[in-house]
Amino acid sequence: MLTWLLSSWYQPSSQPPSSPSEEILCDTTQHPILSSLRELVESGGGEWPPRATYRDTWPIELRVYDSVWREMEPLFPARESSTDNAHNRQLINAFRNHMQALLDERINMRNVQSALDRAASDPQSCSQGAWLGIWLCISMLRHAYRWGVSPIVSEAQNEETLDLPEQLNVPWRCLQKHFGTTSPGGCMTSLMYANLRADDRLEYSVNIGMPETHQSTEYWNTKLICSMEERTLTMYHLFARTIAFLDSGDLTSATATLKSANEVLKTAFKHFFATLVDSNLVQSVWLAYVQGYQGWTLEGIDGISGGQSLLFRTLDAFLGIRPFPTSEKESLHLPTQQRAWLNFLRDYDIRAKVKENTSDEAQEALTTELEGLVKQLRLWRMGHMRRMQPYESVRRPERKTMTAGISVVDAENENLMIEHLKKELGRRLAETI
Ligand code: HEM
Repeated sequence: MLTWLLSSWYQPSSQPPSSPSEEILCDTTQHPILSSLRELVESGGGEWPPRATYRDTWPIELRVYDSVWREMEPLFPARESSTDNAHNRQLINAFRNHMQALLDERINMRNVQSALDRAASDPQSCSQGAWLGIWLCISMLRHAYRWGVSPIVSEAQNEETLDLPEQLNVPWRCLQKHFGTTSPGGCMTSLMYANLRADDRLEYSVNIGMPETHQSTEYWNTKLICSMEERTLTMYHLFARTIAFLDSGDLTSATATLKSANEVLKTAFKHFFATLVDSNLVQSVWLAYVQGYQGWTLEGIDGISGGQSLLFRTLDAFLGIRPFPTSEKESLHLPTQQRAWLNFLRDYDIRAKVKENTSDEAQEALTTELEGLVKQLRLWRMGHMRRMQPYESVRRPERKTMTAGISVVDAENENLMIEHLKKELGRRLAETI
């Protein structure tokens, strides 16, 4: 399906694979699950987690969006927030007017349209990495326009609809088509995976000019999400190979492969809890200066949730943890190749297959490993529920209580918000069986 991508950048080499992504691309196992995994890696520009490329690699007519963002970037954050709605309305309008004026002045829509048409029809003119970088840039512009000021304020949360500038809508429609997503706002792939550079810095920030704690919390937030993918890509490969072994009747190799997957997951979860600590993600800073702008909350559509991270969707899909999201809901924020990978795992339904198709002894060994993964996922869900509480209970009077992923809650106080979130997360924990 994505052979055009492969031809533009990937040259098979005689050297041994140097990374988990390359190992997947070099794996010649003939099985549709391996093809699906290869397409996932290709959709990330040849790496998973994705490797976006920035301004200088984009079609020349689109680079002006980067210039507009660079000019708006330092104007978005405010060190102190106000609870005065009229004052906040002025701030939001001034920011939006400024961005609109820059877009009007700098962007030639005819040039943009023709660059986008060229990129869509001729992959040589725009690599997948460049598409990802452009997606990041337009997502940042759209989220900044949507909120007008960071930390976000209730004056903007009260808006239910919003007309965005045409200069941001035209590329957005092409990006939606290219990536297969339907949300008008950004998602984990566009705003987080695409924002971590190869040299381990963020390309764009919503904390320019803010104290070091704000900037490092923003960095660690994205870093943790990306490093969880980095650390579990090998596990995705092991899942795919387990399925291929099962289908070829090699149950011993399938069991050994699942055992290794359990080990990979254990190490990754240790990393999660060692990293999600106040010295990296500062509790007093995270909610207002990092999480806020990632929300969307217009026309009933949400922004980023940790629930969009591919790792947890992969675990739920592989282990058959139900209910599965509807395809309509999943298409909002997950690109085509991520959904295809997940749907393959769901349809395969490994736990049912092992139960129905294997003899007693093999079944026991395979089930032990599968249940080991479920147990780890349950423990992670318990730990995540505890860890999120100090972050979500910070008092921010300028805004209504909200998570970026499940919208404005408008609880009367922070304790009620935490109770609400515990119920939401507790439901998924109870389903993890
Ligand atoms: C400061 C750090 C974090 C906080 C405060 C936090 C908080 C939350 C909250 C409140 C929810 C439920 C509402 C929503 O979806 O927006 C949630 C969901 C979720 N978060 Fe986090 N989160 C954090 C970091 C992460 C990270 C780094 C990951 C993954 C690497 C993650 C993965 C998830 C998942 C998978 C869900 C969906 C619920 C589930 O599957 O159990 N979270 N998070």
